[in-house]
Amino acid sequence: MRASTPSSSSSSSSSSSSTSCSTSSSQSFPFERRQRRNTTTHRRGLLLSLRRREKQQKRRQQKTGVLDTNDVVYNVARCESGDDGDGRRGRRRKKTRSHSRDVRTFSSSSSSSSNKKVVSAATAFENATTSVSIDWNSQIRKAKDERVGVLLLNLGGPETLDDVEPFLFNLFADPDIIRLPNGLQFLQTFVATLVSKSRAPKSKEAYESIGGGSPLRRITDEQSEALKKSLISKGLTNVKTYVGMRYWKPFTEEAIENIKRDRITRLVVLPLYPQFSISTSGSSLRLLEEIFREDPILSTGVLQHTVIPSWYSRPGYVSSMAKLIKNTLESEAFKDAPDKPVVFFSAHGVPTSYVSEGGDPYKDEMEECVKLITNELKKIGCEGYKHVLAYQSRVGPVEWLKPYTDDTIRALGNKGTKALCAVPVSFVSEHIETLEEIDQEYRELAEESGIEYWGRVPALDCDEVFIDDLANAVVEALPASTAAALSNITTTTNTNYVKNLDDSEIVPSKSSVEELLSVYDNLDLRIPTREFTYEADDVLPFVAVAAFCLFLGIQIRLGMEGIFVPGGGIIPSDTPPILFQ
Ligand SMILES: C=CC1=C(C)c2cc3[nH]c(cc4nc(cc5[nH]c(cc1n2)c(C)c5CCC(=O)O)C(CCC(=O)O)=C4C)c(C)c3C=C
Ligand SMILES: [Fe+2]
Repeated sequence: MRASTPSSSSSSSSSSSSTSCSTSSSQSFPFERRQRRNTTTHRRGLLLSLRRREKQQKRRQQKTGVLDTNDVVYNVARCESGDDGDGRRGRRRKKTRSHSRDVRTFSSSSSSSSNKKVVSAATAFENATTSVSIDWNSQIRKAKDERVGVLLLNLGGPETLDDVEPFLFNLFADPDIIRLPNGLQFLQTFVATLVSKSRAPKSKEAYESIGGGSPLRRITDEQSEALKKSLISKGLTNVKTYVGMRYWKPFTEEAIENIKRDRITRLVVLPLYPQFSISTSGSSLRLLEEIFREDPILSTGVLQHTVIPSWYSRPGYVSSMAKLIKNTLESEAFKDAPDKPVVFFSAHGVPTSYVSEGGDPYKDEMEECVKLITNELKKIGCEGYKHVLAYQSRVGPVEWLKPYTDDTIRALGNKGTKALCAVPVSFVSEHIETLEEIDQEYRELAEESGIEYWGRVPALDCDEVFIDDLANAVVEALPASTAAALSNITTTTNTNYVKNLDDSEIVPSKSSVEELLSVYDNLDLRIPTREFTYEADDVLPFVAVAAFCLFLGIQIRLGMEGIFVPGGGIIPSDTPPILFQ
């Protein structure tokens, strides 16, 4: 069941009715089904390469059927981080772009079929048709003979102020973050350079105000260590955990090299975002798929792996969040407040088009997540609180999910709200958007809006119950069982998810993540011409300058007439091309 959208930025809805809880959702990610592709050397006709792809795929499937994973020699000499020295990731960036194009060739590009796919992608997480039981203890027994790895995926953050600009470059160079219209994708690097340069001063100031860098790496490392300890305590003694960041160090490529070095045979991939979004888990999984496809060893399918695409409804997450909220509501901060504080869930926003056109389940998952937490709050005795969900951190010239956090704070203040308890809900570590945006910017805005009592719920970080339940999710998702479970899938039952023994649901649609991303790829998303946020001027001038420079560059290369050159003037048409004297 889906939660309803908060109707306006000024509304603060009361807690909603209870909803069914789908426990951890994990999925076998079909990396093996694609051929490793060298994007720079293979420039064959589409049909030819597709046929080749199919043949190679068949050959590989036959081969993988007899491969003993323990005999595989891992190639650890090559480091494929794609780091250009200062942390910018040029090589991988190029591949990501061509991969996006490549995926698109597999799907229809007509808008009607694309729309149908949007619908199916939006419901993809609900449409798996299977019902299989998994024995939790046998998971541990089976995994005893394996080398188990858990790969924690996260966004990454600059550790020093010098890291800020290259970090932003990596972020904006990702087509899952800034999607240029079809035909203009070749400008991605250029746009990323310009946008990162223009945003860097503002971002640096923010990072400076929280101590000169992001705490994300430290906290993620601590979570990784805590998860390992918890898994070991559950009997999974042969386990290692790895951290792979999307836009900063340690990059995902490094994590994969370490996984190969350690000869891991069973891997659980766990994005550290509770709710799935194309822009976060989706982007990291897309990169991972690309690494697997291009790696000579991993592309053979030798490393069994499972992905847990989202886990916002895990009991440990929900109860830990509710417990932290309760602690804050009952803390000193609100001791003298005249009314009960409004519980203000502030989620990271995404552009509206991700959801309405790209089929991103993020908004649905977020609303459902808030329902689960508010229901849990009632269960632990926090009755009678109003709550609201709003979206923060918008960037660039497009419309983002509404209501916006800043508008909502103002509206609550105008309506006479005196106490507000901010709950960061899309991320499980302290980071710039909790420590700077919420603690500083929104707190100040709340004060200006007449809100006198303010509290902020801490991020989960290494909360014991939370980490312990993440460990349960990992055990449930261990690839050995998933392989068995998926082989039992039937298309006739009406049960939505693979069932765990306690009847909780654990495995969503076999190809839902892949399907979702390909639907998103298939969309011809355009820079909107209608509504712009106040930050429109951040990006548009750069797109215009980029287009102009490109046009100029092409003219210069082609020696066309009528070009501007340094020193001024227009080269007359009969002058041979001059390349910057
Ligand atoms: C421009 C588009 C962006 C989208 C879409 C987006 C989605 C998104 N991000 C997070 C979590 C994090 N974002 C972080 C930093 C960050 N994100 C963007 C832009 C988008 N995010 C920018 C420009 C930055 C840099 C910081 C800044 O200049 O504002 C981080 C890292 C924080 C840190 O401490 O370093 C996280 C974490 C989520 C959950 C999300 C969508 C659901
Ligand atoms: Fe972000």
